Amino acid sequence: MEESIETIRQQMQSLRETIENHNYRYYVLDAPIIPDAEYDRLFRELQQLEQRYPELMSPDSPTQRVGAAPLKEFRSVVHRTPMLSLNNAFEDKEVEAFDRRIREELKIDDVDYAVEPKFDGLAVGLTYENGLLVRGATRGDGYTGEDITANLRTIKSIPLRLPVQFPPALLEVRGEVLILKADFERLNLEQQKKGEKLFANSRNAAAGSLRQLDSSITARRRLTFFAYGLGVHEGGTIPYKRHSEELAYLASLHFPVVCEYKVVSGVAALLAYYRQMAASRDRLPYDVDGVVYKVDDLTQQKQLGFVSRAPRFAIAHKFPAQEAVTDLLDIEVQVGRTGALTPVARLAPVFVGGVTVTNATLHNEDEIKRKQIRIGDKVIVRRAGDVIPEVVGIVPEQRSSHAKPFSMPDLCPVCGARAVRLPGETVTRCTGGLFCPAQRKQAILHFASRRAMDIEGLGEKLVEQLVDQSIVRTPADLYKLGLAALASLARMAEKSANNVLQAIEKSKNTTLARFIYALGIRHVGESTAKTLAQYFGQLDRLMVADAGQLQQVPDIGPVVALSIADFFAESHNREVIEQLRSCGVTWSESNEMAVPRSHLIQGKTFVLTGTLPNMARDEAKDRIERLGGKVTSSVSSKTDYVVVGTDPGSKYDKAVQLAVPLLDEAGLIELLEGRAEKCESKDDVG
Ligand SMILES: NC(=O)c1ccc[n+]([C@@H]2O[C@H](COP(=O)([O-])OP(=O)(O)OC[C@H]3O[C@@H](n4cnc5c(N)ncnc54)[C@H](O)[C@@H]3O)[C@@H](O)[C@H]2O)c1
Ligand SMILES: [Zn+2]
Repeated sequence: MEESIETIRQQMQSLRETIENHNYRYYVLDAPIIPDAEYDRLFRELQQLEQRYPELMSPDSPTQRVGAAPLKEFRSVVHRTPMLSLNNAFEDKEVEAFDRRIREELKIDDVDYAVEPKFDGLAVGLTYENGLLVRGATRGDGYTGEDITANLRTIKSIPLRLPVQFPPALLEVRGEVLILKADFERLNLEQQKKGEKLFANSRNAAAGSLRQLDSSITARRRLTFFAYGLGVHEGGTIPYKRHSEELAYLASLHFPVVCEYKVVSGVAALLAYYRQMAASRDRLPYDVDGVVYKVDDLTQQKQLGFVSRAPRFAIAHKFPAQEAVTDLLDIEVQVGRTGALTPVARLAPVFVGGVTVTNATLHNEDEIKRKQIRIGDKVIVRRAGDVIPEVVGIVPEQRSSHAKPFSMPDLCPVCGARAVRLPGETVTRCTGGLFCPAQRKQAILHFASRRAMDIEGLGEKLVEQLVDQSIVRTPADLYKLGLAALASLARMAEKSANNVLQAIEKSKNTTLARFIYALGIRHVGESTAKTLAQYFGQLDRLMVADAGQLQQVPDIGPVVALSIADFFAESHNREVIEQLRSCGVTWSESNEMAVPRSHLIQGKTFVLTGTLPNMARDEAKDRIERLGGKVTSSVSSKTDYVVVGTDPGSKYDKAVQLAVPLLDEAGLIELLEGRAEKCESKDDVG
């Protein structure tokens, strides 16, 4: 017995230290490392132990205190009346108990409650003397806060002077400073661009922005303020007897007050408000982590009073946590309909956002690197609203020595084709587009679509059935379909099955551009397909072109070139194309082939004179040089072209004199894009 009490004492001590450490990170550094739900769990565990073993209670326990002491860097402000915290309810029955206690204490049957959203920001007190804002402070430890007057003055929705002729001698307004969801997203984007630390959530972003020693930083962050109460009111008549009237009074003084508050009575109404707010939570412009119920009558509030760190007349009913901690058991790679490889976290089951979650997205390789995630880590999982659960980060303190780094596979885990990540893209993709089972439905639908092979009647439902029953695996299988198979499978009328077969038959006669587009090569849309068809004239030439040769094609940059080369490098894709041809898919080809862009420009000398209508001189120079041309400043007999804009100088006269060919902007663009002339196909391409 003796020993077990000792173990419990140690357990409580260790809990207190852990909680204090999290308090420090949350309240002082504005940078927590665990989700609120995890913190709340630890806090409750300690509270329960303290209730069971009151003899082990300690007056310096975090359960007896509010927040954390103010930072020395700020001047401190002593609050005239303390700024307390709120007790929490997580379950309906805790709300029922709250209401019961209040009715018993007040000895009445019906209590009016003001109900309002619980903002996830930080509390501040604003002191007005004779109507003038003289001081603004954080909550701090509830008794002493930090003087952040200069910072609070930068928040535009906070009145600097009360808009009334006879303001009270002293008024202390309490409310929450927060950052709207949209502003939070923007702030984190900017932080990311600047390579600075990202904020874990909007509360920390608001707190971190407000508790700056340099108020010009605060001024640059878009902070918002909502008033929800009064601390002190001296002088003049006091025009309210209820909390809800207090809110109306604050609004009349031009303080922002939420419109979502109301007055209700009875537990059922409290819970109904809770459900209604929970349902609209994702649509609100600010983050809320619950709702607050407050006894509306101020005399009754006084009668109920306070315990250690929170009032008795109010309670916060918290929403289900949207973040929780769990174990990352493994990382699996899934292949989507478009061939994108997505790393997915396999998790130890965890209750978050109202459901049990066992899988969460890790987005892509870069995100895993940025968040330093390893297999075996303790991870923070977030599930907000209907959004797919995601892993937002790790708990670095809890990394085990067995944690394994992850790397993206080189091959598609579904079909074994090469998986590549194009320059400038974050997503790794399977290159086996025509063959990969994961991409089948998408590939076949695209193949049959109107602007591709134009197979009428081959819609989503039919493709779904054909693929699910393994009748069609690749587009080539479409041309092997028989009437019996089609009619039986879809329970289709023979007539419509016949129509589909006819449409398939008809599609055999196509154009090279349509066929290229139908292959569904990433980055090859209809117009690129046309350009490729025109340029190469024959499919075989396109299929063997390497990325360098592809870049000679007008409008084709390095990324698109790589994507095309990767696609045709995949032998499974080539096999399917072969099958399609042997099934009778044909188009007319041309022996002509366009001149590679560089052949028109490479080694040629250009002189620019005058102003071109659209292209800046630097741009023209740059584009010529990228294709191997030279731009010089004076015209001689060695000059190949003089590009003439408006108000040309003496270079123009010289060109005319030496009979150097002249180009206008349009002519230059034709050269640059390789459209200037056609010649017989050369063997060096292909
Ligand atoms: N993740 C961590 O490491 C960590 C550490 C410490 C605290 N926390 C979080 O902070 C909470 C405790 O913080 P707390 O003591 O500030 O309590 P709290 O935030 O749960 O409740 C009190 C506060 O609610 C705010 N509030 C919002 N809307 C209000 C309204 N309409 N009326 C009145 N007050 C309103 C006020 O700022 C008030 O001070 C914990 O539950 C936990 O979620 C997290
Ligand atoms: Zn694949």
